[in-house]
Amino acid sequence: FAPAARLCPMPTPHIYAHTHNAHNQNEDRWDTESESRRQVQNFTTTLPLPEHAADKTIAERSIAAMETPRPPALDGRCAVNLDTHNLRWLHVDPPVLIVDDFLSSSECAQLMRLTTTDLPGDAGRIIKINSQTESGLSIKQRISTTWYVRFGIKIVAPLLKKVLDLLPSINLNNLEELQLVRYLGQREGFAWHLDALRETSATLEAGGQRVATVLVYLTDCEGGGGQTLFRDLKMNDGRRLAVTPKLGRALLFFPSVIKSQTDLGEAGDYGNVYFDETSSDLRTSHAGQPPNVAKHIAQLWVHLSAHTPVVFGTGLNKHKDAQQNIDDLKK
Ligand SMILES: O=C(O)CCC(=O)C(=O)O
Ligand SMILES: [Fe+2]
Repeated sequence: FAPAARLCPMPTPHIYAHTHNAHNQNEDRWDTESESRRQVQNFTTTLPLPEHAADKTIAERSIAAMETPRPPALDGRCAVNLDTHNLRWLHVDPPVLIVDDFLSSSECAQLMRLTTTDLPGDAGRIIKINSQTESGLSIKQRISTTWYVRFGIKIVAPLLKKVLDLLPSINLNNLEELQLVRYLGQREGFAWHLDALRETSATLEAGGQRVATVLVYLTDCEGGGGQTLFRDLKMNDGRRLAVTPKLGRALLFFPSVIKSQTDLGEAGDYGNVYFDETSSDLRTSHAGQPPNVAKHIAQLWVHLSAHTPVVFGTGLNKHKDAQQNIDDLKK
């Protein structure tokens, strides 16, 4: 990618903010079982109806795009290695792909271990936060626990390597800090949202806009629930696109579109070139359905250009710390 030279105004999607230590206070309010049932009901009934439910052309265009070697729907996105083993299209325009067995069960188990107390020697500091953005009586945004993991931890190297193999046009520097997310029970989930950043957050330091989202389910989500739902996208059978958690399965989609524009202007004029104009792909609104028991995911956002990791403090979590571990895997 060229550097994000100009970041343009775009529709303002939701981003979530992490509210520290808010979780326990709210736990108290949810003590009774009926209260927690009500939370779940609210969560489901406040989901807006699909906006494009009647748009048959989406399905038709998806099928047409699927038949070409390089689906036009991938234009303006970061490149995807379409030869990746087990890669499957769930939706073409906008592209939603899954890769089963992206991570092995031992790789998933090792990542899960980072969310328990006995950390490996090279783990250093892992930041655990209660990522709760809740308002009023219903889950309006996200209720979960998030662990931020440093790039230099050996355990994350297989995941990083596989993401780089899947997305050949990016490099390590494009990645935002790795997050491990746990939703515990039916009171935790993530309501409809867009992953793209607000214009004010898509700064040069941040690496500009988020151009790809990679989620890996770390367990089978025993007990059911916990699907990743796409509000406005349909499966072939007409039902809403829902991705079921499966151990090792990766989900890939693109929360924004990149448009480079050249405006030649009038004769005698210099004209204008706009680089890397991004906008949220509003069709990718999605949600994390509450699991019946527990759901664990690893989550990586890919930026348009080099992202400066800030969660651990400036300079305390460097992309290049992962490089040696990744190179070791190739030996
Ligand atoms: O939990 C899920 O299935 C979705 C998570 C998600 O959308 C996110 O972290 O941005
Ligand atoms: Fe998301």
